[in-house]
Amino acid sequence: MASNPATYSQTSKKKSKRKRPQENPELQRLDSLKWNPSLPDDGEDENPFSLLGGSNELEGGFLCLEEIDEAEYGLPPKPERDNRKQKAKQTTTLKKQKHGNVDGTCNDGVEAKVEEKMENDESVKPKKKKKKKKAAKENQKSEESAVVINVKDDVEEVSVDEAEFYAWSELRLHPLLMKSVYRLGFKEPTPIQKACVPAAAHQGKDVVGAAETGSGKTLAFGLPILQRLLEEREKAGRMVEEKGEETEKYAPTSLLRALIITPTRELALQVTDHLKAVARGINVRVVAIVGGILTEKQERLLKTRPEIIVGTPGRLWELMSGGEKHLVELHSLSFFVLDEADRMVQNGHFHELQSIIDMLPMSSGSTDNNTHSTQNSVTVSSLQRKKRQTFVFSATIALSADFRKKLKRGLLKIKQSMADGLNSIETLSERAGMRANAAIIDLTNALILANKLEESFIECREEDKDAYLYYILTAHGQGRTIVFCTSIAALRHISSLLRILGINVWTLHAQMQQRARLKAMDRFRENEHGILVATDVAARGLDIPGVRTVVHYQLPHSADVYVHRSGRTARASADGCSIALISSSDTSKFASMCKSFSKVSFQRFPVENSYMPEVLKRLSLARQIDKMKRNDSQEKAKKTWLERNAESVELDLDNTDSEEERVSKYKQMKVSSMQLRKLQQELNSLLSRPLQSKTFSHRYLAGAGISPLLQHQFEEIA
Ligand SMILES: Nc1ncnc2c1ncn2[C@@H]1O[C@H](COP(=O)(O)OP(=O)(O)OP(=O)(O)O)[C@@H](O)[C@H]1O
Repeated sequence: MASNPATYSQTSKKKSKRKRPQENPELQRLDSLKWNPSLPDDGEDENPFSLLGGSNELEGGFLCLEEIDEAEYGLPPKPERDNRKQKAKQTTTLKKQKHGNVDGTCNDGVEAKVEEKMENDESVKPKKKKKKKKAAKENQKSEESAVVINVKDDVEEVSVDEAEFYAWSELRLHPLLMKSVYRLGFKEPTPIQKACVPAAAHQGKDVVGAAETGSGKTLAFGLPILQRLLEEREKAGRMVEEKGEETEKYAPTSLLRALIITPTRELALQVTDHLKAVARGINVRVVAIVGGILTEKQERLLKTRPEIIVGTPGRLWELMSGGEKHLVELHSLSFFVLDEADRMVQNGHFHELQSIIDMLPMSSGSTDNNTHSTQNSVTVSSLQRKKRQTFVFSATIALSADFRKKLKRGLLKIKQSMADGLNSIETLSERAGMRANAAIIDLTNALILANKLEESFIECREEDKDAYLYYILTAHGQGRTIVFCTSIAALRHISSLLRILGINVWTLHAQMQQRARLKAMDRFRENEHGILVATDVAARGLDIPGVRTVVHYQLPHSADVYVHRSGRTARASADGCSIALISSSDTSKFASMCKSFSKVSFQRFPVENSYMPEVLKRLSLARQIDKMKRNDSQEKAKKTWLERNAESVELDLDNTDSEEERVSKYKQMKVSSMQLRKLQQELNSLLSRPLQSKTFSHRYLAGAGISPLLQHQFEEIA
């Protein structure tokens, strides 16, 4: 049953040529187990990932970025490299305001004070230093007053060394955004942020962005949004000074400026939190509008007229179609963002998204129409009338080569007579108003998965999956773990077994009440060795630090879901490991997935066989207990159902059992409850001892060629 530790190396795919399964020993083996002839052999077109471009494709990566023309945005010149050393010793002291508004909106203030410390400048006298500090403080103040920023007094201090953040200077973010970056401690922009900020914030382009999971895509679209809002305010401040006109005319603060749509509620809440964290001190309100939360509460939040709304299509459309004022005044919308865009077009269940997109002013960018299309009386300034930007992001964006070409050649036009239905990312983007010169930033590599993700699999019988799962969680379960199931029934089955086995797990699936969903997420976040058993509702976007292991208890239906699930670990350059439990019925699906990723190596998870007899013993007891408990609760449910129904039709339930039958039933109950107690005692006694192996050998593992992460994890088990 158990497999020996082994490494299966697959020769890496050279450039864009994928290895055929017959050239690959591991795939060949899987194929021979159950190869499905109907699967495309090497069919690039039918392969779910064949369209993902990656770094090997001509139009992928930074190559696809077009030249940046910043003249029209009146941006400051790039920082000179010569100043680098001098800047290297600049220290910024941030004064952070204590946060947390009751309504969850963000309007806190941040004041920054710059202290300049010149390198090796010991001769600088304290008095001089003080003067400099004062001057810097004054500069800062005047800069902030121009931007019309609320500065509050209730602040705490945090010191940062600006030199450590030098890599950001090229992006020329607004000083207030830089302060947020310092506060968050992000030393350098991630590649997707580096690529998107110039195109989106400085060139004003639409962006189609693809990058690995956990690579910082949220800020890749979030920073350009905040940058533009700040620039507009700054400009408005200048206009006020020059012409004495009202700020509101140039940078109104109470209109909807950015609408960000995500496929799941949890993701919407997370994106909101992330943007709020950056928007602290900028006086930009970010609000989440999602299902499962009282509509009245969300209507109250909308009354605060947030500039940025992050939401799920269902609730957004519910409020929009009900005429919610802040949501239908879309003439001022400057950003429309689809996060996890490829999910939006799957299964065709995002009708609401289609309706929302249809509400967007058709002539995105044709300014005249926009002002007349709503009843809003506020004059839309020239600043706002800049074209609406559309951002479409995902780690697995299945862009067709044709769509890319169209975008590149500028052939993309908004089609008025488009066929109904948003069944492709192309249609979706076009319909949302994506413009012809959009920047396509595809940083997905040939492997698609995060660099530091260690992937492995355990081949086993379907009925042994529980045993391997228990083994992984008990012997290997350091850090947080997410166990993914495809069905809710499987989720219920394993969570019940694991609880009986004394493992505390939280569950997350779409049939749970929203409150319970959020609670489960909170509890999981709080526990550094927490275990979450989830369906694919948790597969996309969730960013929980310290998730070290992802287990695919059941394989997902498609390769992209596998990528997103696995992407809950190894985020933001951290280590992580993904383990797929593969039964014979999974092999053809697994083989086709492996084929989708041109993998350098795919290894067996090193199972130590000597643990398994003990694992099976515990599991057998747990299964018996589970079965008895289920029978018992089914019995009770049946009884209460009968009683309830009898009561509703005012019937007295006669106890028709004879005396003999009643005695026998009572005896049965007593026996089974004694059995249950005995099984429980037996299990408890086993559980009171740690799972042990007597035959563990370091030498054996070291020779198996497993990766350092797995080696380390296995040593921990020992
Ligand atoms: N420049 C940065 N430096 C370090 N960490 C960053 C940086 N930008 C974002 N992060 C952090 O990286 C993590 C992942 O970011 P994010 O959730 O935006 O990834 P993502 O690419 O959207 O992932 P997914 O595809 O799974 O949705 C977050 O915890 C975020 O705070």
